[in-house]
Amino acid sequence: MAEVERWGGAALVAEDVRKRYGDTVALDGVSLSIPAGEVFGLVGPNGAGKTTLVRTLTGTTRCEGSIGILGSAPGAVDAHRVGLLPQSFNPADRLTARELIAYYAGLYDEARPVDAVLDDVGLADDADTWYENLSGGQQRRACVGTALVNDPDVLFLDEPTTGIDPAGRRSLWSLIDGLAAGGTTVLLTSHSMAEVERLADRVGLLRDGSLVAVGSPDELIVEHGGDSHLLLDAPSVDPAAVSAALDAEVTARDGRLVVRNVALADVGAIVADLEAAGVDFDSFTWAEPSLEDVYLQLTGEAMDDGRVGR
Ligand SMILES: Nc1ncnc2c1ncn2[C@@H]1O[C@H](COP(=O)(O)OP(=O)(O)OP(=O)(O)O)[C@@H](O)[C@H]1O
Repeated sequence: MAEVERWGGAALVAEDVRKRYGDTVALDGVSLSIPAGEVFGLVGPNGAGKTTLVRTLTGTTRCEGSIGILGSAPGAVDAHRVGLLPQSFNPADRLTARELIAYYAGLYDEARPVDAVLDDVGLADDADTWYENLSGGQQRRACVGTALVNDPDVLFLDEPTTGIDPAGRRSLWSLIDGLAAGGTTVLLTSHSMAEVERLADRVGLLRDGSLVAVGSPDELIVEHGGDSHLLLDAPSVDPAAVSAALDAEVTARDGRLVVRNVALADVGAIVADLEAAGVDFDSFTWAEPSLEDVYLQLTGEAMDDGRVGR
């Protein structure tokens, strides 16, 4: 109980967590507190330390600093109360989806009915298919199912939707919504900002082993997302030409040009200016800043494409 009080009743706490692999600093003093029932999204570039943080929080790797999970140290917490979907998870190929879920259910004194778990992850119709014959997305869903068998109070999902098609992803999102509504604390890592923006109550952005921002998606967007902007599909156009035509800051991103700081009311005039300047674009989209803009801003990846402007 002393531990619960020490951590203020939070479901997950990290205090100054540090982890090195040889000369590599994977976590450089991460502190975090996640209340019960929160969906917390952990994002960051490859190698930022997300999986390492999940591993330290679940006690699957040692670290410096303190970890609290449901009021206990990771090694002392009741395993029935924790679910983990690791990023890399390769079950035996010659188990059916049903056998795989049943195997994991058998590890606990009390587990959910196997059919209910198969239903949750959308595999009821493929329950008797060998794991090796499931599609990549179905395999990942089966893996998600293994983390749900014990009806955990805290659920770690390390890139759960990788390889899952849009419909399957949406059904997993609904599943996560339902778990959170039932009080499950979820820590989710993802490279999909749309997914995190959709699911997470709060988001933590890791960069080089440090949490550089934590807040709700809305808070982060207001603080770091920048202004609304116009996206131009103009594959053959030099950003400098657009910048000169509009006297505006223009960035190239994912094959499109981003004109920063454009109010919706100004879109018509800007399009007219582009046409007058002979800028050849296929289509345009006006967009409010999103979590993706926050990510690009805070990771510095927005600068990779080269920025031109005022
Ligand atoms: N077992 C290990 N041995 C040595 N170095 C490791 C090990 N695991 C992770 N690292 C290193 O620690 C750093 C953080 O890795 P980690 O896997 O936590 O990043 P990540 O944010 O999860 O990346 P990704 O988005 O690619 O999954 C990287 O530099 C990685 O190479």
